Amino acid sequence: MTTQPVLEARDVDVVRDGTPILSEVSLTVRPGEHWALLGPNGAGKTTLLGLLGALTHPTRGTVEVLGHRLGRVDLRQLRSYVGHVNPRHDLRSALTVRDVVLTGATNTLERVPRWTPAPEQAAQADHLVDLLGLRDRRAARWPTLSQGERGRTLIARSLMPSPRLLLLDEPATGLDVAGREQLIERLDTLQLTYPKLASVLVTHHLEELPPGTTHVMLLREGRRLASGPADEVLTSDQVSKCFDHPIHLTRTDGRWAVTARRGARRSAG
Ligand SMILES: Nc1ncnc2c1ncn2[C@@H]1O[C@H](COP(=O)(O)OP(=O)(O)OP(=O)(O)O)[C@@H](O)[C@H]1O
Repeated sequence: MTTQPVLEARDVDVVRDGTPILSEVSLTVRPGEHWALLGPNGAGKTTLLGLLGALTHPTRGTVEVLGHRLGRVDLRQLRSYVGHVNPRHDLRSALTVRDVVLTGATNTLERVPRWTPAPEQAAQADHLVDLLGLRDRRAARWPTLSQGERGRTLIARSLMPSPRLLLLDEPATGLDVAGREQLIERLDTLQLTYPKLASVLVTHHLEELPPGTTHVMLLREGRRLASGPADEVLTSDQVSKCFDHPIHLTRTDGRWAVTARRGARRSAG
């Protein structure tokens, strides 16, 4: 018996202003799988994530999110079941870390006036603050947070409604090495704490992939170059093709690292 997919995109095309942005992309994500969408700038990663998060419709093809076909359901309602972490979170007020996490329960940017969390929601917010390593910063205010603390706060926020799917758009952007490593450690803890949670993470950097990444899709110019189990897809040859640059890829202690194959392009040419 196979488990019901959390996400299923079939032969998806996205065309914007007459320009093809995604072409014939298919992807199936099952519970407990942790996917990475990798590809160079402009490959279509964020566009694909927008479809998976029920933010936009495909031009052609079908997308099913949590068993609901886009185009047949209320996107707004569907979105509330998906944890979508967008680093460009446009919060204006100086909420505390705990309050930002609580806005995940109402799915709003700001705290809803006169709304008080139920005791189990408050307990869940505290649990998530701890899980993301923010216990000492729970009363710190948004404008004073480091980029890394903001990112982890937003992940905690996205988990408030206990989603079955977590979407992460370049969560390590702008982080220093320590911030990136803390993030990766917490993502791994999350995967162990919620074994059925599925996730899709967008990045350009293989160094940012958590060791728990199970599957990878390589995208290039809006097309799927390869997809499947991480160790099968992430080969030096395929990654070189994806980024159009000769790359040597290694994996140590579960983490991936790339070095440019110096001179390879010259000798190939
Ligand atoms: N509304 C639009 N109209 C026209 N072109 C668009 C539109 N939205 C995105 N694009 C183009 O589609 C391509 C894919 O964009 P997308 O943001 O999905 O790529 P990406 O892989 O996430 O890139 P990056 O790594 O730079 O964030 C880009 O060339 C972008 O300029």
